[in-house]
Amino acid sequence: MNEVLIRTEKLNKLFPVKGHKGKTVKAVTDVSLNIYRGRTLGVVGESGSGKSTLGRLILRLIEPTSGECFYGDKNVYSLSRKELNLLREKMQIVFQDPFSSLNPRQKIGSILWEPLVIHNRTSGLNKEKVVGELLNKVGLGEEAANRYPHEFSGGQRQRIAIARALALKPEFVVCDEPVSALDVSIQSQIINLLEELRQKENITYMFIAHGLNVVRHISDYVAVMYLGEVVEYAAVDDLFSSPLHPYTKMLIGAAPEPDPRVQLDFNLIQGEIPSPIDPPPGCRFHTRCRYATEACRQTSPPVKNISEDRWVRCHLYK
Ligand SMILES: Nc1ncnc2c1ncn2[C@@H]1O[C@H](COP(=O)(O)OP(=O)(O)OP(=O)(O)O)[C@@H](O)[C@H]1O
Repeated sequence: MNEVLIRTEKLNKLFPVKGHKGKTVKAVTDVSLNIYRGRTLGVVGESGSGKSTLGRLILRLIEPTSGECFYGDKNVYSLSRKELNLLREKMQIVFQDPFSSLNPRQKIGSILWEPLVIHNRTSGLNKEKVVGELLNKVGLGEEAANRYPHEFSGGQRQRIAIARALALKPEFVVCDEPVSALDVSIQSQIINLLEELRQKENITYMFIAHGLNVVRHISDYVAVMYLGEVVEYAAVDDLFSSPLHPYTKMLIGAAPEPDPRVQLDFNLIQGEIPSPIDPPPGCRFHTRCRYATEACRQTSPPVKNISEDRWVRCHLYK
């Protein structure tokens, strides 16, 4: 039985456009979804589709324009500062670039100990022991504690960033393209590590990536984003075996290792992603969809529930 850990309700985020009074970037539009405890939600979409903004909204690193986010029974946006600080211990983020996310002047030991200092959680703990355990968890030796970030490879630095995210024993971790900056040969090692940690520590992930092939092996559910909207949400196997939205089909077709069970339609790929400042009226995808009808050009498709935990925003799906 799936337990809902995080639930968003009609989340919206508009960013003002500098130098253009009244204009906004529609970064996230009406996103309502569930993230289940101990499971991984993969979030995919092209650059600028709003994936990172959605992750940052859930962590309340930025404030929403409207909408709600619940963590268990707590409304994330109505917490006091103190309650938010407590929640922040449970929610962490791992960024794409391990080169810039680690302070080059800090030894690894201090980098890993710092979150506990910031949250006042050091009492009764031995720094060396805690740091050593964190390093072991991510497959690095304890001797790493006395070295600096530049002494490590990209993959090792991402392991260090993951260890830092684990320092406060989080329940939920946003992995924001954690392997995109790494060599392909290293990517699967990091994905395997994250998967192993999820199983051992019962962590819940939101795993952000551009392409479906990256999230496929780690996700239980996938949300496909296009121009700020989640256009399809499904369990990972359902998404690959019977994608419903033309954009999902396009992404599966663009993946280097397409699923042989899926009827590919490469002709679906047409045009550039429009600007999120002036998204197309009606269905935001209609300008690139060769199946678009008059209804698609005029009205925004409502969410159609296919079954529990499966829905699509597309007029074509009856
Ligand atoms: N702080 C900000 N101020 C203004 N616009 C922003 C800000 N943050 C994001 N945006 C815009 O919001 C839109 C969504 O950005 P976001 O980074 O969430 O997309 P993404 O899908 O994560 O993209 P990428 O894969 O390139 O990281 C983009 O058009 C981006 O330029």
